[in-house]
Amino acid sequence: MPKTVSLRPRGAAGPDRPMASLVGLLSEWLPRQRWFAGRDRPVTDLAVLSTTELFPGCLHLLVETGQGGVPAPGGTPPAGACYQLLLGVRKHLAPHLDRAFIGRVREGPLAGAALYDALHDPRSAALLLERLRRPGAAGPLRFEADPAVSLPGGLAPRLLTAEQSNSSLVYGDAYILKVFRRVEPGINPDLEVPGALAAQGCARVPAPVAWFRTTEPRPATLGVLQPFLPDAADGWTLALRALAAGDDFTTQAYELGQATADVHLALGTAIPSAGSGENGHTVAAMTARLEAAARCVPALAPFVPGLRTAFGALDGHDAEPPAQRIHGDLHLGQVLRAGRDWFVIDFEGEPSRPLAERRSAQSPVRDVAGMLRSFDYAARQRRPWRPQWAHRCREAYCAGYADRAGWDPRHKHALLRAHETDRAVYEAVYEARHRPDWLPVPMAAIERLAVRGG
Ligand SMILES: Nc1ncnc2c1ncn2[C@@H]1O[C@H](COP(=O)(O)OP(=O)(O)O)[C@@H](O)[C@H]1O
Ligand SMILES: O=P(O)(O)O[C@H]1O[C@H](CO)[C@@H](O[C@H]2O[C@H](CO)[C@@H](O)[C@H](O)[C@H]2O)[C@H](O)[C@H]1O
Repeated sequence: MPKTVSLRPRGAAGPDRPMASLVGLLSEWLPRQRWFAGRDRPVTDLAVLSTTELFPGCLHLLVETGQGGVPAPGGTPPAGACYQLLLGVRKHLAPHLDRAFIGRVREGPLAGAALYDALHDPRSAALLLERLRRPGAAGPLRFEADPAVSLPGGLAPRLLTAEQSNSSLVYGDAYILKVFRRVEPGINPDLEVPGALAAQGCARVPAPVAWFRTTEPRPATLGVLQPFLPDAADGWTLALRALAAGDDFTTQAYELGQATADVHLALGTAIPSAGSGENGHTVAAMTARLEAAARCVPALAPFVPGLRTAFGALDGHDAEPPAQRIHGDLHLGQVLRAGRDWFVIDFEGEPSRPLAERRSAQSPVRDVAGMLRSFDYAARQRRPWRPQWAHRCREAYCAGYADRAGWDPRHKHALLRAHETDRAVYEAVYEARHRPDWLPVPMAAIERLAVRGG
């Protein structure tokens, strides 16, 4: 029976040594995980917020990490970030779980046991799906499902090995479960937005069929199960394949523009945001983001005056389309093509921004700019870089967008340039922090936008 468990021996008084042992292991392990946002600094504090025995041998933990010290360039993990962990506990670890090993617990009721990341364990992954198939509670956890969907049992799980901000399990090539790693209070937009779009009849997103959440310490979404598109390829893979083969990508780009506009139009009615327009797209907000980024990424500093001009040019120029809910982190890796259809996934927004900001109404131009930047990224993956390829994709994408949205992003030159600049600044911070080798990609765009104006 699932229950909330204590890792402290019964009747123990004084310092919580078993917990200290667990905390020590996790503090060392967390910064080595791809999905951990603060990998540039050691974990200096770790508090266990909740512990639930999900099934025998599998603990569900919410932990809060603190990181003292000075961040590396671009490293700005928020203080007190909360992470979700599923920990397997076994006396002996089978060789296939070696890469999931966290450490051996030294004291307390679990003394001597091997601790490991249970998402790597097919048995735990299968039991997690079983929990979702039978909605109910486990301590503070709530498992819920769309009553209209009947989930089959016995689907073989596999953990995706792609570079991800979260962890995803694919079940029998039929469903994919995203287990959120960093947890913030409130509904996660990756449940909220696809759910609202599906309810609206928008077929561009895989609709959530089951999910789980916690009620403590504060209500938050923990994971979402959606149909898996088995024959789909992501836009980034397809674009690189086209570039390598010397193939044109304009048909795909045009249809991607149409898909983006379809999602924007559906979102505008699915989640009305009248009166909640945020000002993240104002000159002041973009300039503040630029200045904060330049403090983290010294390479940006020489371009700050030129980029400020790009933002300043916004004032009194193009009329901004109404703010609404958007994707927030749209790029070629967030779109899947199955047959001739584009699907949009991962509505969490830019991972480093606070949830409230990611859920606020923003300019749809931001998404358009994100995808245009992505064509530039793809074109720079090969030498010599292919600016004409990116330019043709850009034209086709905007034409496709205009076909559905009724307005053409190319006609809003100053606006588009400001949003592309804002996005490239975000990318510079992202690359400095996660993939320093890639920093020259956004920096090339920043130089072009700052010096030559677009
Ligand atoms: N519904 C789906 N069908 C097929 N593949 C998917 C689906 N959802 C996600 N994926 C695959 O999983 C990868 C990671 O998903 P994503 O939502 O972007 O996770 P993260 O937020 O952790 O980066 C995607 O790049 C894609 O390859
Ligand atoms: O997919 P995520 O939500 O994890 O998004 C983050 O990582 C992306 C990289 O994986 C990053 O995207 C940047 O690199 C892409 C190529 O790898 C490129 O297509 C994008 O245009 C570029 O922004 C994204 O910014 C970040 O939020």
